Amino acid sequence: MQSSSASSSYTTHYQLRLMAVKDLAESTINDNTIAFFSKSWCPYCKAAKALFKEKYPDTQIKIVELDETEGGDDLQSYLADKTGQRSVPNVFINKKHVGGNDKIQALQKQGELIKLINPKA
Ligand SMILES: N[C@@H](CCC(=O)N[C@@H](CS)C(=O)NCC(=O)O)C(=O)O
Repeated sequence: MQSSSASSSYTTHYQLRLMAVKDLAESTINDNTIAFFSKSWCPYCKAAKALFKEKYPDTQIKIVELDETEGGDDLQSYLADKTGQRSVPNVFINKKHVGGNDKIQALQKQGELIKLINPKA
């Protein structure tokens, strides 16, 4: 809570942390074909990981285990604000937010997942 109405020109540790979280999330999304935000114990994450491994073994994927990453809770909150989705897995393909395991499995069944992974095919 600020004690005066004038806004401070100082950048707080809290603001710096949020900036770092945003940078990490956005660079993960922008620099990888599949950006897969996960938790190591999550069964839905395991199911979606298995699908990508089985069906798209040659597609580059970056998996971030939020429960094993410093600031993982903040990352999860950032993703929730950005996408409206708080649950994991939270998957982006070619920078586009796709969703969780249910969505990934459904897109695969419909033959639509390949189009997101390889739009030129
Ligand atoms: N319908 C979702 C279910 C995902 C889900 O329930 N994930 C759990 C972990 S297994 C979750 O995110 N819980 C909240 C949390 O861990 O913060 C999907 O298909 O991805």
